[in-house]
Amino acid sequence: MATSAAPASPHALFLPYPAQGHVIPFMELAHRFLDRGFAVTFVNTKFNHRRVVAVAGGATTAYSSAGGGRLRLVAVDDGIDDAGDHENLILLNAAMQEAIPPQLEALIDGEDAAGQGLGKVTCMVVDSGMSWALDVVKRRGLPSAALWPASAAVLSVLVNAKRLIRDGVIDDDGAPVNLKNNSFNLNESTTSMDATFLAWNYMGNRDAERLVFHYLTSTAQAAAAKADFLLCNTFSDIEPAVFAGPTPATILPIGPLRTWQRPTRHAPVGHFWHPDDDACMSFLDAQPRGSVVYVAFGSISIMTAAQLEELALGLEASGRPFLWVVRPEQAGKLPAGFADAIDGLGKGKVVGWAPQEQVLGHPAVGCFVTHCGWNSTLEGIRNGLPMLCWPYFTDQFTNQTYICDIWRVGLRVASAEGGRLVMKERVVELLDRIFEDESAKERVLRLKEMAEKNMSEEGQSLNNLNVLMESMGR
Ligand SMILES: O=c1ccn([C@@H]2O[C@H](COP(=O)(O)OP(=O)(O)O[C@H]3O[C@H](CO)[C@@H](O)[C@H](O)[C@H]3O)[C@@H](O)[C@H]2O)c(=O)[nH]1
Repeated sequence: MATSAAPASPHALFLPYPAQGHVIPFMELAHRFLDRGFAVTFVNTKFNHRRVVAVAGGATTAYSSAGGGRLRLVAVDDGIDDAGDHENLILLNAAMQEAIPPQLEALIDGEDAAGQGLGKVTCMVVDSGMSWALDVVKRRGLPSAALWPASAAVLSVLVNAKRLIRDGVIDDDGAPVNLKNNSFNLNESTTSMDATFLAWNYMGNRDAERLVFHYLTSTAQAAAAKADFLLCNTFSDIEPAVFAGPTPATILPIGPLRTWQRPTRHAPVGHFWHPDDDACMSFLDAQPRGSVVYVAFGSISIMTAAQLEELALGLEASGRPFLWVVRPEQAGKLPAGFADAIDGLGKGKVVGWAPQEQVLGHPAVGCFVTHCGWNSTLEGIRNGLPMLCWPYFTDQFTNQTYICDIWRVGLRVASAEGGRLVMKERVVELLDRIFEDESAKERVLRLKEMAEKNMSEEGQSLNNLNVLMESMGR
């Protein structure tokens, strides 16, 4: 008598760009798939895999969810020697395109996953910035999605860059040549966009800007052409210029993806540094409601010792309690003895890495000083916090425009006259202004409600996520 085998679970392979601001939202999306019963193979470069596994407590297979999904963390070689610079993105982009596709083929075709009870890979979610990997899945006829983890506005600019060149807005290398009132239109029917939406132009170095322009536009355009779904971690209400126009983009908004809060606590999977939970939470528990300034500049921003010193003095002089993330490699630039002295007074806390989403959700936090990475921007909104913006590069300047001029839920730290060195007096003044700005607070709470609605049962983003997962196998 023939026995019918149980249908194998769908198995998604996730490939994020090797940067913290990409791995975190990819891991969150992976958890959505796991909750729905998918098996997930999550691919990091060896350099990042080692860090992620160390923070996750050493496990490479983990996770139990209501849906019974299983997560497997695997590493691929990024094409750079072990001793080389794995954080030089220009080198990395070139090396990865050569080195990674054959390793993906082996992961898809090999028996390793089957041996671990995960079954063959049945679909793939790749970073839009690594869309060259889509050829591997296309050759096998598997469904695929590309995820862009920043704003839909920047993605639509990248996808339509050829039109901007044709219309003489930018030159062949992305440099602006014809902006009207420092703004431009994607086409005749769209709302005008501020120059900061040409995000690649904020690197501080024309050669790097040219390289980033070509990399981002070519990968985004290939993602739009090759993937079955072009996903964006956003929601349509905050980006009406992209989604409400007469020709809405084919971008599928599936956000805001949460980056931390889970029903059960377990070691964070996907973080490159270990969050200092106890220090952060016990400090926040001891502070009055809405009083704390949370300061964090993401995973890449670099500040000079002079900037850190003025910020340190400004935070201290503000008299407000503060929780400040200074990544370990930056900590040596703080004024000598500052962290210990402030800790001793009980007014401030400096940590190497925080459980950011939990921190932002704590009732003691009243304001977020941010570099405006897209994940941080969404996390600030989702937790209803007014923001002080201190961008470092690329789309962080776009997001600052969204925060300060379009949504009007924050203030710029650097003055319009320019100059990166912000003096302590300005830090104090801006903190006073943002804490007193009730209308900014009301506006950000309205955005928070919209974010929640989008991820609720009847929400557009959640609905899009469900359509995506159904099309990919469940
Ligand atoms: O102490 C910390 C600090 C940060 N985070 C998390 O780290 C992520 C940081 O992401 P993001 O705010 O986007 O900043 P970057 O790490 O700088 O992200 C890169 O990727 C983003 C998405 O493409 C871009 O918008 C940024 O410009 C780019 O620098 C967020 O989820 C934070 O919650 C923590 O968990 N703990």
